[in-house]
Amino acid sequence: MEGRTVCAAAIQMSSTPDRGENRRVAEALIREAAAAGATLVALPELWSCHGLEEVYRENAEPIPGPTTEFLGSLARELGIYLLGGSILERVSGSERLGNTSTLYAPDGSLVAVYRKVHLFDVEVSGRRYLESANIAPGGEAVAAKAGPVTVGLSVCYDVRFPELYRLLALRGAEVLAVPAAFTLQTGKDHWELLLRARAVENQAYVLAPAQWGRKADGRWTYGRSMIVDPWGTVLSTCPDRDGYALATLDLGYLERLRAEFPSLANRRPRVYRGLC
Ligand SMILES: O=C(O)CCC(=O)C(=O)O
Repeated sequence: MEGRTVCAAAIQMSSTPDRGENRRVAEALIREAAAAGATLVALPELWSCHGLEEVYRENAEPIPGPTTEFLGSLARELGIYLLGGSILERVSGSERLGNTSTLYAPDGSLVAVYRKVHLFDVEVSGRRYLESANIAPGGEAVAAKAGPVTVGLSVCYDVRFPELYRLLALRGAEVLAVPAAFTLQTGKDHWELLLRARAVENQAYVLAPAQWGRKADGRWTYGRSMIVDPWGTVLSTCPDRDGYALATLDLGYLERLRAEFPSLANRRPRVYRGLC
């Protein structure tokens, strides 16, 4: 369809363990992005509480809960689709929390819930990360309609697992959301590379809001929130400060590209059936 466009914003912030402060910063940036014309606005991973694992449990909330109500009412007031990055979710019957992404419609309703599937249990530059100590992995891929576009949900480390994004693309995703808090060490070498690869191989827009700066535990996050088009071109990115990347997503262009350069359609799934 010609003329199908969406103005999207990927918000960049440097969250602290203080939920009230993070909410003030997020709200101001969401309002700014909406005033600049964005109708699809996305927050980064763990935007409401980040940087000190000792306080994660006490800052976790059920879904729906106070933070999802806040996001829903802001989406309704501003008349936008709002991707709530991710928050710490208290999951009934589980010791561990969810690292959970939510999507709201302009009427304030919660239209999708996705729990981070791939947990960041790695060692990098001598530092050990063990996300699974606090977080339980999700078990489902989620794509949802956001007005004229279909958005595929994911969180941060998920970006290293192309199978998830291929599944989302096959379910109709035209925008792949990757809210993140990438480490500085991995970000400088892999962040843009991975985002552009996911965009090119799935012929989809990538909307990647990110945490930046030094966290309460001393860890540095990479920032460089980014919007990438289906050809792999970076349309907008953020410098090292609070702000947002803003770009128009042209779904007519995406459809033309998928028709003229049909690499998605040229897949040979029979050859890769050993994958699963
Ligand atoms: O994949 C990476 O390099 C960073 C991932 C990460 O920081 C996370 O998932 O929290």
